[in-house]
Amino acid sequence: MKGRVLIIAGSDSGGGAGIQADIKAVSAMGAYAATAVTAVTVQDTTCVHAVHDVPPDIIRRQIEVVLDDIGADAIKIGMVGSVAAGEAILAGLADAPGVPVIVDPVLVATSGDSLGRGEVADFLREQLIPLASVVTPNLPELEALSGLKLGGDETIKKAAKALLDLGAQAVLAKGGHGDGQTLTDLLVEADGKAVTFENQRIATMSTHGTGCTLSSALAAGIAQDMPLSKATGRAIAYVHEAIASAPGFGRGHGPVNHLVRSSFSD
Ligand SMILES: Nc1ncnc2c1ncn2[C@@H]1O[C@H](COP(=O)(O)OP(=O)(O)OP(=O)(O)O)[C@@H](O)[C@H]1O
Ligand SMILES: Cc1ncc(CO)c(N)n1
Repeated sequence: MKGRVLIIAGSDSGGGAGIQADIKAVSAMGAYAATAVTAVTVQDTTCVHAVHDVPPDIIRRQIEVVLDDIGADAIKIGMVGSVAAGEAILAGLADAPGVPVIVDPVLVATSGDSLGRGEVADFLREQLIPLASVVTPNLPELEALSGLKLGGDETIKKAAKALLDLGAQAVLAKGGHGDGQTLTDLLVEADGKAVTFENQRIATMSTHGTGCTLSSALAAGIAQDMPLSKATGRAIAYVHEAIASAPGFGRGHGPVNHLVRSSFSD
């Protein structure tokens, strides 16, 4: 096992997204997963039924004790949930100077339900994205965070650049919500480097938690000292295979197969 990832995110009772997806993805990459739970969602493949926020001091203390005892080679942030939770996370990050932070700016679940109110988007933009080594928005999140209307490759690049201008070192704009048969994920770095990753769209309902899975697999690669584009390529290939072999559970957007193949962890 190589690489320690501290995951700061919400729990998904359905097991396909959130902390549960994060732990499975990090483990599938051969890294170690520790967690700080920000919220407990009552969720299945159809919708988010309820959200229970974890008290901010408990979020802060989970981060503190994990960093103090186990340590972390990368920190992945998923569902923040509230500004108070965001402030607890920010305080916790002060204990981990120099540790790469991967921010998945979770605002809406695959089912369309909100996982962060408007002020959470402002908090992400103003406080967490500036600290990020990589931000991994989907297209609606990129639009909300950049304030730019997206309408094609050039506007996606421009919006990604707007997040770099906030201070993020890299942006991975995920293309799952795009049109067409080919899905394009775009990685842009602050030094101007840009790489695109293209995949055929799989005709499936099993895309619950694909974003969480991708950002956690990416965080694992970064924790394992992989170069950013290599870690991104492995994470995207992993998610693609995990979607392709999804078990088809649930009545809505079903989970992917996180344990699709053991060689990802080699
Ligand atoms: N139907 C699909 N076929 C193949 N790849 C897909 C499909 N849907 C999403 N992906 C891939 O999954 C990854 C996650 O992208 P997506 O834009 O769906 O994230 P997301 O909206 O944050 O996910 P979620 O909110 O469901 O967790 C990307 O690499 C994307 O290209
Ligand atoms: C707890 C949680 N975090 C993130 C997502 C985004 O997929 C979700 N559905 N649930």
